[in-house]
Amino acid sequence: MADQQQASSSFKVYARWRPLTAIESSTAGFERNTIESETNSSISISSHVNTNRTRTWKSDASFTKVFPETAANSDIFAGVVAPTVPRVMQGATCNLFAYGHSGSGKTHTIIGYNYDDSNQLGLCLGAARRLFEALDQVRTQPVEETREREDLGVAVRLYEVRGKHAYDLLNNNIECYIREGPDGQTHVRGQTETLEDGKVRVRPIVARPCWCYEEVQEAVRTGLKGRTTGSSSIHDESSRTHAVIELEVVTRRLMDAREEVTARESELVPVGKRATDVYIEEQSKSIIKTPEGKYIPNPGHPVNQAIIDAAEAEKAEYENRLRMAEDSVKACFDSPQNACLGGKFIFVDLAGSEYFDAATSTSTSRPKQTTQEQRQGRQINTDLFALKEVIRAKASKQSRIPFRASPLTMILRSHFLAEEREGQSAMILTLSPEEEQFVATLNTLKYGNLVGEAGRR
Ligand SMILES: Nc1ncnc2c1ncn2[C@@H]1O[C@H](COP(=O)(O)OP(=O)(O)OP(=O)(O)O)[C@@H](O)[C@H]1O
Repeated sequence: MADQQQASSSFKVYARWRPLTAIESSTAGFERNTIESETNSSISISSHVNTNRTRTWKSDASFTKVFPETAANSDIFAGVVAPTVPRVMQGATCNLFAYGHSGSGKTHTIIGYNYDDSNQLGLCLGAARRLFEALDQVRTQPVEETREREDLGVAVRLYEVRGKHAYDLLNNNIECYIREGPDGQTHVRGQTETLEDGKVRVRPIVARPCWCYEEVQEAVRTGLKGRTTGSSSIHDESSRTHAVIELEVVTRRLMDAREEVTARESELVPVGKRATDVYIEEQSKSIIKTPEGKYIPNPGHPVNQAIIDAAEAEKAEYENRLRMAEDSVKACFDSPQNACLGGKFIFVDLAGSEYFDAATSTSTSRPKQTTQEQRQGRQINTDLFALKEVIRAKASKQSRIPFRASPLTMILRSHFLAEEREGQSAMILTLSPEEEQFVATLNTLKYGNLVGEAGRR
């Protein structure tokens, strides 16, 4: 029965209490209880600090599991991520969000601060390590005689979403534009570069191929050095952006084929532009304005259709080259031995939700925020609201999902849609038991409660 209920749940919500930090541990934190039912758990919290009466709140049975403050990252990995590895090894997409207020433990959970202690490894690195173990098993399977054994690895994309842009942490933090293309897909691309040979390249977010776990660790470690930090309402070093870490199962052949697509696109841009320019030039030369202000065909310069056709033919040839490169990418997925190809983990370390309730908090240690940081805080809240709405709309099977409501949800669109094919999405609420943060924790729980309820529809 429990399994049936959980299987029908499209979006799982977990909760994780963090321990009180050394500075906070002079108090016991507010009262908190987990009530386990047959299928899910609910949480109740109560506090009497800063109010004349005890304030109590109890959630619905919305949480798939509640992890106590004694749980290590390895426990969270075993309960949340490990069960989804087989899905990713079948080519599915699994999304995992960490949601909570600033300082509640999102970065600790998703990325981790200690890369050397395997119990404290963040979930994304734990997932990478487990993926390589699974890939090792695939490597030992026999292959058809006619096929070569392919190099299997994990491509890492690492970027942060700040305001209306993404910043590629594996490509010198370059600013990338988030746009919806004519194909209805979201494209995240860097600025246009003009290469020496006149080709024009617009790079997508860099996917760094890694052929062993240590290379993933190095990529994440290096990329995160460029992450933006600032002064949040809770602590100084908190992240002010959403960090997205994608791990995709790839082969060398797939990576080469994708590079080829980028190269063919670069060639096509100037050729396509030339064809358009030739057409416009011919059309404009072929029409003249009379003294009466009328436009008539220019008898001295009829449209030179041959020039237009030649430019169009050249464009068609380059379009064909691009199509062939795209077909090579598709062909990589054809091998039955590569069922794992394209399987993805998407980890999102959301920026602090900044639900700071000045009316009920007496915090005096709060660092002062600059105007820019306050503006960032508002944008973060907009993103988080949009994300909640997408999760609700998706879980309740609405026909229109409001992906366009924020840059964050635009970026996540393809991952949410891919997740519908045998994948899984989940959220971990990170919760602080500290009295001062009661209202912030309450708001996180209310949000998770809504999402958890919607996810069970
Ligand atoms: N479960 C935990 N066990 C031990 N320490 C933790 C845990 N969760 C968080 N911490 C510690 O609490 C502090 C704040 O955590 P963290 O930086 O992960 O918060 P955050 O939610 O990512 O904040 P922000 O959104 O502002 O970046 C860190 O020093 C972290 O090591």
